[in-house]
Amino acid sequence: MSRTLVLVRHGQSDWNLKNLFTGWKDPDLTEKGVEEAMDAGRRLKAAGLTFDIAFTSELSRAQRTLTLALDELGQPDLETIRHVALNERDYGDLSGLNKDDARAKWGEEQVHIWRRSYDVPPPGGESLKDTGARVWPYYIHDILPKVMNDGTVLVAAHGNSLRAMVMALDGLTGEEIVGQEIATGVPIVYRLNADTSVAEKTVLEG
Ligand SMILES: O=C(O)[C@H](O)COP(=O)(O)O
Repeated sequence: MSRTLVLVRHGQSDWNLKNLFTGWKDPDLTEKGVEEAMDAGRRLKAAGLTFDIAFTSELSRAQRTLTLALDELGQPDLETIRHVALNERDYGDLSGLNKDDARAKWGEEQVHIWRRSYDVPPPGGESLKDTGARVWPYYIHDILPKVMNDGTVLVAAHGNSLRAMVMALDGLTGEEIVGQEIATGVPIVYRLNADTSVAEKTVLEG
């Protein structure tokens, strides 16, 4: 009986470092991001976890994080499924803009609403609710059955696709999710009950 699901956000990307809205753009990891990804693998190993399957997005920063973590873990050949449903929220017209420049132009509050609210989309992009509308069905139909089949499953994805998953797993409301941040390279381990509810949640912090 495993029923274990581990979520990990990709390590720091070039555009995280440059403070740019990224969304579906595809920058690589920075050196720090590579270290964070390897560190995630070491933390998973230290926790005694070995995986049956991994899921990731179609974006390089999540895929590379997964590869680096699996190398550290000693599971470089683990079966991996890549799917667009796990991509970062589409930041629309904000993609490529500097986050401080955006605050100067539209105001701190408006930018915070675009970045953290549940149902207000950035111009031309996806709200967290829109992101959830593709993440949740994928979780239910593709990821959860692997977990419930006594599996130990790793998901390497993005700040907002993982916020959508955490919202569902933790049963958070649209107001409660506003305060939730997902740290880069810090694995979140869920053990599920037989009814798919969460039995235990552990964050593998330093
Ligand atoms: O797409 C991005 O810019 C980041 O990956 C997440 O950005 P956020 O912290 O603004 O949600």
